[in-house]
Amino acid sequence: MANSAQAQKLVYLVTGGCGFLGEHVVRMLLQQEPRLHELRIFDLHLGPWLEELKTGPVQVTAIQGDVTQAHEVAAAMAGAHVVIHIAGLVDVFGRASPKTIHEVNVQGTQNVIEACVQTGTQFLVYTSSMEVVGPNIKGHPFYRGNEDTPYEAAHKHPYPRSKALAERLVLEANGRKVQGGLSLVTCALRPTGIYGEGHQIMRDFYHQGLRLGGRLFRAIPTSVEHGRVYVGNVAWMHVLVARELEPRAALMGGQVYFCYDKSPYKSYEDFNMEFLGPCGLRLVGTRPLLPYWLLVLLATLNALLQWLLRPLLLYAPLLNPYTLAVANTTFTVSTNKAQRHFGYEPLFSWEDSRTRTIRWVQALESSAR
Ligand SMILES: NC(=O)c1ccc[n+]([C@@H]2O[C@H](COP(=O)([O-])OP(=O)(O)OC[C@H]3O[C@@H](n4cnc5c(N)ncnc54)[C@H](O)[C@@H]3O)[C@@H](O)[C@H]2O)c1
Ligand SMILES: CC(C)CCC[C@@H](C)[C@H]1CC[C@H]2[C@@H]3[C@H](O)C=C4C[C@@H](O)CC[C@]4(C)[C@H]3CC[C@]12C
Repeated sequence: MANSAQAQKLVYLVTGGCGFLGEHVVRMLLQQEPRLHELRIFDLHLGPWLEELKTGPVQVTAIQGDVTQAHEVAAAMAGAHVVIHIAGLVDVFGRASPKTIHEVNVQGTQNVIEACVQTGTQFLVYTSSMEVVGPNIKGHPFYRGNEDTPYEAAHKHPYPRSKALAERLVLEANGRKVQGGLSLVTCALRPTGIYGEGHQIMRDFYHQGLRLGGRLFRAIPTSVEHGRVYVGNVAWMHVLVARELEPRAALMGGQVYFCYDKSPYKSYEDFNMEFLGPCGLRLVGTRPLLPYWLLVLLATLNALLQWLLRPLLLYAPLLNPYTLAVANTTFTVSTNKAQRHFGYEPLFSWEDSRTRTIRWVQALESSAR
C-alpha cells in the first residue's frame, strides 16, 4: 500500500476462503472494505456460492489450490497487498493423521510466509486459535483471561500443537524483509469457539437432538465456562486488522489478539441451547447425567475403537478424551486489547448474533423436513 493511488486499488488474498469462517470473512470484506479492487479466494475446495459474488464491482478470483504446495501459494499471492491466512485443518476428532495436520497447518503457514517474502506482500493476518494457549493437558482453568494472563500452555494433541507452532512462525516473521525491501507486518487472531451460520458442530448437535426425540443430555457441569464468539464478529476483526496493519504497523506488528464480543459466559452445552432451545430441543438434566469417570471411560473407549477400526473405517465421534477435556475445562476470555490497538467494537450485538444463528438453525430444520 505504498502510495495513495494504489491504496484505492487493493488486492487481498484469503486462504481457506470457502470454509465456515472464511466465507464470512470474504462476504465481510466485500461489504466493508471499499478500497478493495480484487479479492482472491484460495481454497482446496471452492464453493458454488462464489459464482454469485462475481457479478459485483470487486473482481473476485477463485483459486483452487493447496497451501502445502509452496508454488501454488506463491503464484496466487503475486501482486497481493494483504493476505488473510485462514486455511487450516480443524481436526480434534482424529479424522486426519498428525502428519497431515502438521503439513497443512504448519508447513502451509510457512509457505504463506515465504510467499509473502518472495512476492513482496507486506501484510499478513493469521487466524490462530484460543487453543494455542489452552486448555492445557493439565486441565488448568483459564478464567476470563487476556493476552497477558500467565498460563502454562502445554499441548499433546496435534491440532493445538500445530496451531501454536504456526502462530509462532507468523509472529517471528514480523519484520522480515520482503521483495522490494519493505518489512513484513504480521499479526495473529485467536478466536475462542466460533459459532454462527454454517457452524458444522452446531449442525451435528442439532441433528443428534432430533434423532434423540428432541432431547440432548447434559454431560458438562453448568459451572464450566467455555469461551464463544460470533462468526460475524470474528470476520469483522479480520477485516479491521487487515485494514489497520499498515497505519498501525509499529503497534500491531507481531501482536496476538483474542477474538471476543458480548456473547455470554456459559458452559458449552448451555450456550448451544441459546440457539437449539428456540428450535425445539431440550437439554435434559440440571447436572450431568453421567458421572465424569464414566464419560472419561466412554471417551477412552471411543479412542480405542477409532484405533482398532482404522484399517476398516473411519470412526470419529464427537466424544474423545481431548474433546471431553476441552469441553470440561473453563477457558474464557475478557480483554479489550483489540479495542485499544485498532478500535475494534463488535459489529453484531449478542441479540443479533443469537437471532441470526437461531434463524440459520431454523432453516436447517425446514430443509431437513
Ligand atoms: N471453528 C472454530 O471454532 C475455530 C476457532 C478458532 C480458530 N479457528 C481457526 O479458523 C480457521 C478456519 O476454521 P473453520 O472453522 O472455518 O474451518 P473450516 O474447515 O470450515 O475451514 C477451513 C478451510 O480451509 C480449507 N483448507 C483446508 N486444507 C487446505 C489446504 N491444504 N489448502 C487450502 N485450503 C485448505 C478448507 O477447504 C476449508 O475451506 C482455521 O485455521 C482454524 O484453526 C477455528
Ligand atoms: C463432551 C461432549 C458432551 C461435548 C463435546 C463438545 C466438543 C466436540 C466441543 C467442545 C469445545 C469445542 C472446541 C472449542 O469450542 C474450541 C475450538 C478451537 C478451534 O480452534 C477449533 C475447534 C475447537 C477445538 C472446538 C472443537 C469442538 C469442541 C471440542
